[in-house]
Amino acid sequence: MLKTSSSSILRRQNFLIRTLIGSHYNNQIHIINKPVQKLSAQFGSMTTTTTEADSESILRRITPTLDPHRHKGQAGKVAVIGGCREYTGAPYFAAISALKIGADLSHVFCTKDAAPIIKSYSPELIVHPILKESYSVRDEERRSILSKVLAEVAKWMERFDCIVVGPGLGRDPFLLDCVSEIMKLARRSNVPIVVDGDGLFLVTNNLDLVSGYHLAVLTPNVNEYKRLVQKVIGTEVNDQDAAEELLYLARGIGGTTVLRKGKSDLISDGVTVNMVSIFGSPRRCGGQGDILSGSVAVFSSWARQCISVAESDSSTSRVNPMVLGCIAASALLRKAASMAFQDKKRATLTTDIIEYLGRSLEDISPAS
Ligand SMILES: NC(=O)C1=CN([C@@H]2O[C@H](COP(=O)(O)OP(=O)(O)OC[C@H]3O[C@@H](n4cnc5c(N)ncnc54)[C@H](OP(=O)(O)O)[C@@H]3O)[C@@H](O)[C@H]2O)[C@@H](O)CC1
Ligand SMILES: Nc1ncnc2c1ncn2[C@@H]1O[C@H](COP(=O)(O)OP(=O)(O)OP(=O)(O)O)[C@@H](O)[C@H]1O
Ligand SMILES: [Mg+2]
Repeated sequence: MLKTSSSSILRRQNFLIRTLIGSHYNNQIHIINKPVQKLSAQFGSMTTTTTEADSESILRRITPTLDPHRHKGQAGKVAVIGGCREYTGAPYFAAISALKIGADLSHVFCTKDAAPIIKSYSPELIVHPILKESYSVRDEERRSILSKVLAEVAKWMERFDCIVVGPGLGRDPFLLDCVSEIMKLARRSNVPIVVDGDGLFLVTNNLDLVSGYHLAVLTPNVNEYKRLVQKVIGTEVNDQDAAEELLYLARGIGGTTVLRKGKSDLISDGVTVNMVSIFGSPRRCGGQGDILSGSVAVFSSWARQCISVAESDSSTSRVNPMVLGCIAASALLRKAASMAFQDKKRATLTTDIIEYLGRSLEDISPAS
């Protein structure tokens, strides 16, 4: 809950957001006005509008001021569900990025093997070694282990502002069964879910996990997007009509927000399509998507906080905080990647980009 003492600041931020979103929506530019043959034949025709988001303004307005009256936790508590024998970097990148942007607490729920490694990367992260892969579970133990995993996560779930499912999760069937139950629990608890990496593999094969859930965001890369389009729309990806295709995809999943990563990031919740194409980095080192998923978790939580202060005001009801969170996260990552590249050139790595998250945010929304 937000403290009364900080609500005047939040009301002011909310006013600014309403002003911004008003102009943001009024300035939509029609870039697509002819429906794709195949999609329109299947789903009916529609005119798609897309906007280059005023991402820095959105970012500035949803980032909370550093108010001395706020207590630990109010700037965000997030959890990453991911980390297995193969991948320990991805959950670390997502969880540490959330902290570097400004969240107060960042948890990681991972397998027993991955936990000591992730802890050794950073003492800031709260690491729960509770997940298990099939190789370490006997058939007769499955049911009891699944209940134990769920009970452990349930102790924490309602405290989280957002969970990120998938960075470095792997694709072990038993582990994915446990994660499906964790996602159902999050949904029952109204906790937002950002789905990335192997979480998208899980969701693409079980769309009901997110379908119609307005607090979910999917962040597919090229491959993950291709699989989603094939599953939901039943076509191959058509880059000529990218905005319209994304709109159909988001509608096909019942209004879940989708952030399609690429040269430009495209974001849709089935109502609008926004684009973030500010210059980033030409380096395509692995892990940048993981930074993005942790960032979306923080910024969408902040956007929800701002909007909830004046939720009785009907003019805010059409503003989707998950979309705002995606726009802000995409802009910040791109700016940080650009700064890191200026410094490190070909040697730029994901850890370098993470080091620039703070300076990148400071340039847009100074701490004081
Ligand atoms: N340090 C860590 O721990 C990291 C761990 N990570 C974790 O790894 C897990 C799997 O995620 P992912 O991204 O590797 O899986 P996916 O998207 O299936 O790609 C697989 C293959 O597809 C190809 N390919 C890629 N891009 C392409 C393109 N544009 N166009 C065409 N092809 C393209 C390329 O294949 P190649 O070029 O080798 O043939 C690529 O190798 C997931 O849990 C994630 O979180 C990562 O976050 C990174 C940092
Ligand atoms: N061709 C590109 N040019 C500029 N930026 C890009 C390009 N492709 C991706 N990006 C940016 O890099 C970020 C990560 O996208 P990417 O497609 O690398 O995700 P990913 O494959 O999931 O990454 P990860 O290695 O973490 O799994 C996105 O925010 C996107 O804006
Ligand atoms: Mg990825």
